[in-house]
Amino acid sequence: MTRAVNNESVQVIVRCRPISEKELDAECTQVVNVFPKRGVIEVENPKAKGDNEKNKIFTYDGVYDWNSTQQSIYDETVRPLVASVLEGYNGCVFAYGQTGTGKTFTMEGEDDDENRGIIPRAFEQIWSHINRTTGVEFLVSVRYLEIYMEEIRDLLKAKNTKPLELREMAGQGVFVSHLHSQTCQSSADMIRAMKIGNHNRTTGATNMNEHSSRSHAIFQISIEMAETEKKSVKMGKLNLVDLAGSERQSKTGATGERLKEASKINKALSSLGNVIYALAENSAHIPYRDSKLTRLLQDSLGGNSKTIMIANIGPASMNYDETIITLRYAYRAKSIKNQPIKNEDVKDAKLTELQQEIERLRQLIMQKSNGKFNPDDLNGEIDDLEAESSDTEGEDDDEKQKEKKEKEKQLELSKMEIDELGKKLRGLEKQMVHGGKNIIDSVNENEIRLEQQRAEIAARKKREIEMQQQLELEEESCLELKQVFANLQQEVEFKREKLKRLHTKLQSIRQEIKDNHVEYLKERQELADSNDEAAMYVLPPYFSNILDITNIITW
Ligand SMILES: Nc1ncnc2c1ncn2[C@@H]1O[C@H](COP(=O)(O)OP(=O)(O)OP(=O)(O)O)[C@@H](O)[C@H]1O
Repeated sequence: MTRAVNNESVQVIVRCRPISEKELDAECTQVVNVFPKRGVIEVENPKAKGDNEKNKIFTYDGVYDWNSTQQSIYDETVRPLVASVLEGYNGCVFAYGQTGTGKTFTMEGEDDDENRGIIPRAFEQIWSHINRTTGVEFLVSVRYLEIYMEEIRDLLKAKNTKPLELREMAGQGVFVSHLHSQTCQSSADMIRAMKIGNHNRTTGATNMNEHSSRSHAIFQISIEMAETEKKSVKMGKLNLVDLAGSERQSKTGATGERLKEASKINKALSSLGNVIYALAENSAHIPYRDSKLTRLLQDSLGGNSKTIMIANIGPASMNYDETIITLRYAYRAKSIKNQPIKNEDVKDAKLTELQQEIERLRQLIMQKSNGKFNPDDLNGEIDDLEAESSDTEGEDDDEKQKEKKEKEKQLELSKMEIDELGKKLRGLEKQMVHGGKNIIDSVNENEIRLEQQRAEIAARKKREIEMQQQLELEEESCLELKQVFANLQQEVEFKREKLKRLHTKLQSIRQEIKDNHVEYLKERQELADSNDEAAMYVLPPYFSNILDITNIITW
């Protein structure tokens, strides 16, 4: 593995879906405003009493409104990450948000070309790269799992009903043992695997979403790459995560099984929140071990990975509280720092094992074809015996016939053995993909140029947002420096205005803390209602911290 360590923040993107028919029928108003050029989301509080309760403003690496396309989100956020995975980095994209806000729409999307989501678009990018990269051998495999009611299930082998276990090994991190790994030779193979897994995933109808995902799903892609000239193998791993939606029992009206599911979903998401909080606060202890979800995402949050969090929200007034919770979560995740390292010179690469086994089989076939029992020699010997037998009679002839039969048997066995080895060899060779299947013609060249242009536009857009945010930050301090006061009265006036602005800011921070506290009480009540004793008595560090702050500040 290479050693150049880079600290890199988790990239946080917010996407707001269109208002739904149901929300319009319920006469909800639209309370979310999206400012893509500034990376800003503004949410109006429909129940606001005073000014400091009114609008909440959050800033992110990118924001997308209801008109945004699947293509723009992919090109501007995910495409550069997948390109890094193809260079040997680990990458992770995870969609987080309230139930029914578009996580599955964003990750999987729909079948038509325009609405395909991140996962199938990533397949396409990976295979178009492989098909135009000459001189490299690839071994590509996928795994697909879900965490349902805190149990891990294999979505590609649904008949294996036994829950799978998590293991941890030095150098390999946390992984799921006995999870089926399927090698792929094309984008179509990956689509097939995704569809099989989606079919096996646990879904159900809730008040909030007719096709609600009731589990956290992780689609894992591993790409091993070996340049023909070099002996070393690089490996990129991509985790594509569609989390189950957070939800309020009071809103979903869940009872029975649905309630039990909801309580497990909320508990795992609460552990995720605690991990994000601890990382953002640089805590000494990060509670990864509190849930299977956080253990599996350990590398993606605070570890060796380039990570994008997509926070999905809805625009309607009825979901104001949930929207704010998601935005706070997402805001906190921005300060998580990862240390992505290129996985080069991978020691236990499957590709190396495969190449060695292929070479061994080739040698074996060659030996068998040229050795004592080689089919050509045996054929010749049989022909000689045939000729000799026609010249002899009696016992001699019987002897020749016996010998001939023996040789025929050996010939058959030898052919069978070589056939068998050949079949095995072809099976192994098929698992590997030789890059550069597509000749670089004008169509391909255009495609490459188009991709480069998209990448440049995306990078420019990102830079513009960053610059705009920097500008807004600096504006306030510069204003004071630039100001020339004609007299003392003017200076006093200016400073009074500034004090007023700071006071409003302070009020809104106090309000934020108060809201967090109310939120905590609500959530605790819901956990208590769902009879989850463990969750009821263990106070998450995030909330206990809020209580501390609440006690310090006098209202
Ligand atoms: N950006 C969007 N544009 C158009 N329709 C959308 C968009 N986002 C979501 N939808 C629609 O909203 C509905 C709910 O979306 P989806 O099932 O993806 O939500 P979810 O967050 O995955 O929910 P859950 O957590 O319950 O699984 C779907 O009918 C989906 O097609």
